Amino acid sequence: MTSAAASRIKAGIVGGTGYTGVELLRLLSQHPQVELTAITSRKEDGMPVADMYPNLRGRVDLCFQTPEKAALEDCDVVFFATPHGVAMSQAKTLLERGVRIIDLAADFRLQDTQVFERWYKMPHCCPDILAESVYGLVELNRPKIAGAKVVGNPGCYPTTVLLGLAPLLEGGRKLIDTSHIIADCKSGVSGAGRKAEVSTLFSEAGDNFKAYGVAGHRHHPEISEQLNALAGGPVGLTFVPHLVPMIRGMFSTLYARILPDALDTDFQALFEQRYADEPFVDVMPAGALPETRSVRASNQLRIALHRPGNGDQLIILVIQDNLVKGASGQAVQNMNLMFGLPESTGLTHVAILP
Ligand SMILES: NC(=O)C1=CN([C@@H]2O[C@H](COP(=O)(O)OP(=O)(O)OC[C@H]3O[C@@H](n4cnc5c(N)ncnc54)[C@H](OP(=O)(O)O)[C@@H]3O)[C@@H](O)[C@H]2O)C=CC1
Ligand SMILES: CC(=O)N[C@@H](CCC(=O)OP(=O)(O)O)C(=O)O
Repeated sequence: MTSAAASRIKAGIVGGTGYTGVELLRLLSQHPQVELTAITSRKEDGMPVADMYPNLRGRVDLCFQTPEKAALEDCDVVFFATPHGVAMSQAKTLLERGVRIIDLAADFRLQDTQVFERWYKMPHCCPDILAESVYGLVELNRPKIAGAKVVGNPGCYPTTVLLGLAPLLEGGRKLIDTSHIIADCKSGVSGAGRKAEVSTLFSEAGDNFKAYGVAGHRHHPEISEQLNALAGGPVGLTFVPHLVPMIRGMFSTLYARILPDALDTDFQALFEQRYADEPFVDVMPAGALPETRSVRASNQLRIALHRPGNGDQLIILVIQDNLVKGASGQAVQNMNLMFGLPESTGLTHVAILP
């Protein structure tokens, strides 16, 4: 092994056949500081990765292995691109071997274990590790992530809602009515994962547009926990997710009422200043109309502000690729921070248009 290879970060992926898993493979196989070391699948044990994903031919020469066979404990970092509950069941063993963990599911997102158990219908098996974990929204938690051993990568909807609202709530600002914010969010079908389900069949999700989870969605408590912390008190949120007939992409439209004393605020300047140094948050010119295809396969999240008739309604449009900034790209951004690399390493892909 060359010294360059020896110094590279050894990365493992649990759940390599799913949509976020293969997106991690795409990103990590192009990352100059990463050596892909182990990739798991319980169902495809022994299959070459490139047989399932021909876009990775010549880039990834590993085979899928069961989690039991894969050398996860020899990795520097393991990504869990698995259903909820898998990462927490393996966290202790890996941490004892000095392996850092980035979970793309929800095991390390909610700090309140009672809320976790209510929404995920399972007990939290390692509250001690949870207490030391960090919520992996880089733009809000950069210093803590840099020192973290376990990161809970945010959900896709929460990433758009939190980054769209943070500048309005941080630092005790009293700019909007925090008792009633609306998040009207739409996701492409890949947000539901690769597993077979009737609701994501082509003939169900194609040429169709529907709301779901209106009575309650597990991302609501995740968003609320973070919003309450940002605002230093309870924030009232109405959150309605929708499924739209596209494969990738997320579009969140956020509505907030501006407080009477804040009507003179230059919101465009506030957002531009807040995100001026953020490599992956683009504040578009005032009144711009973002399109999801402008972030397809890239780690960019774009925000555009609107204030119809210059009245008291602030409308914040936020777009991202749910599989990149909403999942695997954000996970790689977290890894870069945890290993002291420049945050954009391996993440500079530009979206494909049209
Ligand atoms: N899709 C998205 O846009 C986003 C997804 N997420 C979250 O990321 C995680 C992965 O999502 P996604 O890639 O869409 O899911 P998929 O259903 O597409 O893939 C799940 C993967 O996990 C493996 N797996 C399933 N059960 C287990 C288990 N018990 N132990 C080990 N491996 C298992 C599967 O392979 P096999 O069964 O062969 O082992 C498969 O590779 C989920 O928690 C999801 O909520 C987060 C943000 C966005
Ligand atoms: C379109 C679609 O079905 N999306 C998923 C959210 C994907 C995601 O980020 O969810 P996790 O919290 O599970 O990681 C859903 O609403 O369940």
